[in-house]
Amino acid sequence: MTGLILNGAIKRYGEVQVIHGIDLTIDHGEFCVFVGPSGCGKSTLLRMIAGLEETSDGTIHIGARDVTQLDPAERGVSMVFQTYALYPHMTVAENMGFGLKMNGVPRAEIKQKVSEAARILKLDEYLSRKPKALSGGQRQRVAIGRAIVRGPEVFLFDEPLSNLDAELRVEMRVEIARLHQEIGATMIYVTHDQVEAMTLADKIVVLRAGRIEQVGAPLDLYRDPDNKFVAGFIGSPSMNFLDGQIEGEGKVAVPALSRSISVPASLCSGTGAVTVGLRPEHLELDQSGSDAVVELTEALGGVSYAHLVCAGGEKMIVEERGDHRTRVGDRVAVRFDPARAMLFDAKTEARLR
Ligand SMILES: Nc1ncnc2c1ncn2[C@@H]1O[C@H](COP(=O)(O)OP(=O)(O)OP(=O)(O)O)[C@@H](O)[C@H]1O
Repeated sequence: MTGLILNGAIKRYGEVQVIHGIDLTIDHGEFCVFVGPSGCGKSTLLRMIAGLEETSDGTIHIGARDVTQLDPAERGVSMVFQTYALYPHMTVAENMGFGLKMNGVPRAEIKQKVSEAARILKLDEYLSRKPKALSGGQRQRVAIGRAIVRGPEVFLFDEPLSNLDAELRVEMRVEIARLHQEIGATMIYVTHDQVEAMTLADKIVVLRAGRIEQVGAPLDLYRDPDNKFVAGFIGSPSMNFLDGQIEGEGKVAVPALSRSISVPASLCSGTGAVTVGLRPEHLELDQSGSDAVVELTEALGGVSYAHLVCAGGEKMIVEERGDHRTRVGDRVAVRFDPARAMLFDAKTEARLR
């Protein structure tokens, strides 16, 4: 069994601490995705697991082994980078087998491993080509093949698709999902891309400023975020947030929409400030109202996004069907089922449950 356990993992660069004691368990065979805003420490954490960055404190176990002090080559991991870093003068087969050759693996065994990886990645017919004669997606496949031939217990991916164009990204995302199904190894994947995170992950780890905000299955994080940060980070376009005032048990005034909403009595009582979270896909527009003015529309075909400005200047995004009739300048009412609203403590940002 080759899951991972991080225990109090800390990273310091001199005086500056960037990873603040991460406790995390990743199960054997799990596809785990690290997400979070730029600079939150996703790559650093991945590189600590790879052994490319020293862990300043805490431990990292891969399977039963404490690998915290081990060199990258001794950890049983293979990393795939954003830049494929292929050798231009070598063929696909030579690129894929190079690491094994350096380790003195017999030629016949290299050949067998390379052809098995080429089969999995559908690279069979390209084995004698040089990288310059390959598309971006094919090059990234070679880079993944180079990781596969080493037979690692854990695959680490650092934004592997971010250099590819939109169409290839989709293709490669499906390939990576298929690869995970076929070889069943533990995979840890860093990305900025919501769709990659939501579709590939068994488990998403949301990071913020070197700390874990929440860990969970993609849809659990979407449906049941612990706090405003996770609610705003998971889901695209982001959740709308409006100021609210508790007006006694189960009642919240939402000044931006000039109305009060009823929520389960257990969520709030007394008085106090809250943040009301509304997902764009849970809102509807009604042309006969004056909650807000449409300042921009984005038509994507199947769906459209209407960007609104409320009377007090608050901004909102509403998802509509592609065949909507909303136009810039329309005065609209925003309708929603209050049961869909999420409430967050205005100060601590914790979800009120
Ligand atoms: N060698 C270093 N010395 C000092 N600080 C560093 C060093 N490397 C990274 N950092 C800092 O550590 C933090 C985490 O960086 P990291 O690259 O892991 O973030 P990230 O979440 O992967 O960001 P991005 O999504 O932009 O790639 C950042 O604040 C960064 O400035």
